[in-house]
Amino acid sequence: MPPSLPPPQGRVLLVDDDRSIVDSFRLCLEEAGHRVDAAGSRAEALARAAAESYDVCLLDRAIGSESGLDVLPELKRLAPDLAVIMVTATGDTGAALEALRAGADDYLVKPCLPDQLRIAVARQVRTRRLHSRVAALERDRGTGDDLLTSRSWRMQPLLDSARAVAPTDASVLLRGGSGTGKGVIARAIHAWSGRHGPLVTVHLPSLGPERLEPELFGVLGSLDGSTPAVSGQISQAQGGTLFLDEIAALPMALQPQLLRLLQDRTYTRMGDATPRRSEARILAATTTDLEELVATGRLRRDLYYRLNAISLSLPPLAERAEDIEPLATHFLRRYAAAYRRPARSFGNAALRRLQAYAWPGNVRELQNVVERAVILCGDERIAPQHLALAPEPGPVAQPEVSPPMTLAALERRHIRAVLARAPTLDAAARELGIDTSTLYRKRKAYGLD
Ligand SMILES: Nc1ncnc2c1ncn2[C@@H]1O[C@H](COP(=O)(O)OP(=O)(O)OP(=O)(O)O)[C@@H](O)[C@H]1O
Repeated sequence: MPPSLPPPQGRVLLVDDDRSIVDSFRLCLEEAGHRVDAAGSRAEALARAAAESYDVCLLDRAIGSESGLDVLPELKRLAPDLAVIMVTATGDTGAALEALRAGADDYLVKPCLPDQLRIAVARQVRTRRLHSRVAALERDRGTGDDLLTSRSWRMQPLLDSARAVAPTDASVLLRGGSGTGKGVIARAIHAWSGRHGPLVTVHLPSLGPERLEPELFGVLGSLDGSTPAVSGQISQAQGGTLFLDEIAALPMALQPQLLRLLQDRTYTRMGDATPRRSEARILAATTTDLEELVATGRLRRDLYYRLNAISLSLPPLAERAEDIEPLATHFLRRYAAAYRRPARSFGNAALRRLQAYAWPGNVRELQNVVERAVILCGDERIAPQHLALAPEPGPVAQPEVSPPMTLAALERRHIRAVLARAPTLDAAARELGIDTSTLYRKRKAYGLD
């Protein structure tokens, strides 16, 4: 391995009842920078795997009178993402193959050279890190070029606070209307935190109350395989950030569990009694007035205080008008490059229209308006006619819609039609040019679910 690429450091569990093997493996792996725990029995191994999150387990073929092959499925049930390397004795290739068939990720034959051990462990740690990275990149696809500077006196202190809090473990509540950029700030805090794990975003309303507990906290699989193990998003966010979007949708029944996670950093999976430790940083976002939820008994006061300890409130776009032009220019460059369109700037009249508009949909609406303008504009300069904004006050032409109906009724009708033909909620959101979470909310508000 080239010296410029140090092997990734991981958390390793050694399962062996032979003290001398444990000591020599531990020494070798700790020298390579890994954090190592050891278990001398099946029960101890399972207890550790249930309570801590390891990257790799080196599992001996025989632990006292127990077979490593029997312990393997139990370990995988407790920790579905754990990489298991079966350690066998010379000449026991049958067991090694059996272990691979049973779900082991690799095997190692004793006695082995220190380098063999280090390489085998580093390979598994690296694979786990790559999986996390790929998952994080997939989640963040296309959003890596956010504009994280501001000319607005409302936004600058907010960005400064986000930078200051990012490297700590403190949980942060992001408040603000839809489309103001709470998700963008969550991504920024994660990126500035330097955490090696992924950013895992959970949009609570789209999971629904029944799916929330298993998806969030995970499930302990049953031994007969009838209930599959689910690692859960909290565990997926290990070493990274868990972003709970629309926290107001957390049912009362799950609120004590979230409080425990925030206070003690522990949680339990469904069907499991053993508390597990989480090293994920928690971010939450809300468009709802949480004080109102507390007052009406839908949010526990203690959880509210805990969530609100550090909160950042994103202003509506109309209240940070200095940012309209830089954001619009940012989106113009992005979409002109993506669609290979000629637009390079906004004409003065178009800029005036952007500045004067109220932006009820905030930055998301600005982004959509600029994307459309870039596509429609066949020229270098975007003009007012390329901007699909609500008309300015003045004499209004009779709408073509008949019978007369409100804008909301028209929107409801259009959303219903798109939902009826689109195969999935995501596809419908794409067609409507809005986020799935926004569509979810609108669908609910219009009683279309
Ligand atoms: N500073 C920014 N730079 C680039 N894009 C931005 C910025 N702020 C917001 N956006 C874009 O605007 C859209 C809305 O932002 P985001 O999803 O973060 O808002 P939100 O407040 O989380 O909305 P919601 O509450 O509806 O989920 C996204 O497509 C995002 O990429």
